[in-house]
Amino acid sequence: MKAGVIGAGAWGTALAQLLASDGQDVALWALEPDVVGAINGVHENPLYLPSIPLSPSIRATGDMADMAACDLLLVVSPAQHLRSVVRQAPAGVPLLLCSKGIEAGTSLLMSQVAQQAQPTAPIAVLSGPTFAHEVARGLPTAITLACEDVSLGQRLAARIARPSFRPYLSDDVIGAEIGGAVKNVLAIACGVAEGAGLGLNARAALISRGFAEMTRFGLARGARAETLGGLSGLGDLVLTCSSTNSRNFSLGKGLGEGARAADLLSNRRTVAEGAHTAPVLRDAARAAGVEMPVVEAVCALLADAAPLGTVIDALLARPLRPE
Ligand SMILES: NC(=O)C1=CN([C@@H]2O[C@H](COP(=O)(O)OP(=O)(O)OC[C@H]3O[C@@H](n4cnc5c(N)ncnc54)[C@H](O)[C@@H]3O)[C@@H](O)[C@H]2O)C=CC1
Ligand SMILES: O=C(CO)COP(=O)(O)O
Repeated sequence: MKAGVIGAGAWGTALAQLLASDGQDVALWALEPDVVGAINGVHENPLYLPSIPLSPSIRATGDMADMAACDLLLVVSPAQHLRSVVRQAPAGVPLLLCSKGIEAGTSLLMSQVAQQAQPTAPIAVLSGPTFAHEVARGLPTAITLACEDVSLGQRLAARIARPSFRPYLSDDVIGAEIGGAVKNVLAIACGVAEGAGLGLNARAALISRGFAEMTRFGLARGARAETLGGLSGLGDLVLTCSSTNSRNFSLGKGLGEGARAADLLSNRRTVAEGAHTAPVLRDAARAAGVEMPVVEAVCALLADAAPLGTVIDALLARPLRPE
């Protein structure tokens, strides 16, 4: 039996490369026939992970029926497509969910969506500070693997661990998912600060106060504080808020430089999950009575609802309060 990866964007391709790094066969389902052709033909994914030679043990397919030969499936589609791809997956196979986001329309986390789409599949979540191109190059990386079934979590961790890739176990699935979803929105805010030239003090303030928002929201949804302070929360927040390697940070940088969100988002091939998560998160937070002013500010900019200067001034003019 072999592992399979569903979704051949940057992260799915990098995870397939990681799994194949010890020579084992890996099946990789890709949406685009061009991607299937390039991976099988020249062992590259020029569309989503250019300049990385891929292992010949990775076999790409566009036919989901081929994934029935796998005894573990990593699901790596954009969050808003997770329901439709999981529905097509073979039934009953353990699913390791690697997407970061909250589903629009339902406010459900990815594990809850997957449970609805494949009720018999055991489910775990993989989330943390992991730029795809670094993992694909074998650079040292640590990540949270969360699973309510501790013994399944241990087996999955052993299955995906590699000399430079260390999964840390948790049974707090909701906490791991909330960290990964919320940090994408906060990365947009930090990108705005960069693009608008607000300085590094502003970035540090956004990371700290953003983390306070993540924690308030997470605790309200049943997450544990130590998960939010771990790799999948604070760890990923720091990574994504610090580099233009992040698509979310880059999107925010463009907004901070004065571009309109609609222009930045139109015709892009790669996903900036924070743009989809932000309004869903804002509405869920409001419904739960959780204050998230940084998330609200990002939503205002994404919706082009107020000029940048007004949004920044409003954040700074909030009433003084205890930390
Ligand atoms: N790129 C990274 O470094 C990391 C990404 N992630 C997460 O992994 C998930 C996937 O992101 P990437 O691999 O970076 O994607 P990407 O931005 O590199 O590629 C876009 C992906 O969306 C897929 N797609 C487009 N339309 C679709 C549809 N209608 N149905 C199904 N799939 C469709 C494409 O086939 C492609 O796989 C996201 O939730 C992201 O937050 C998590 C950790 C690291
Ligand atoms: O999730 C990521 C790193 O952990 C990738 O971040 P971006 O989606 O912002 O590029």
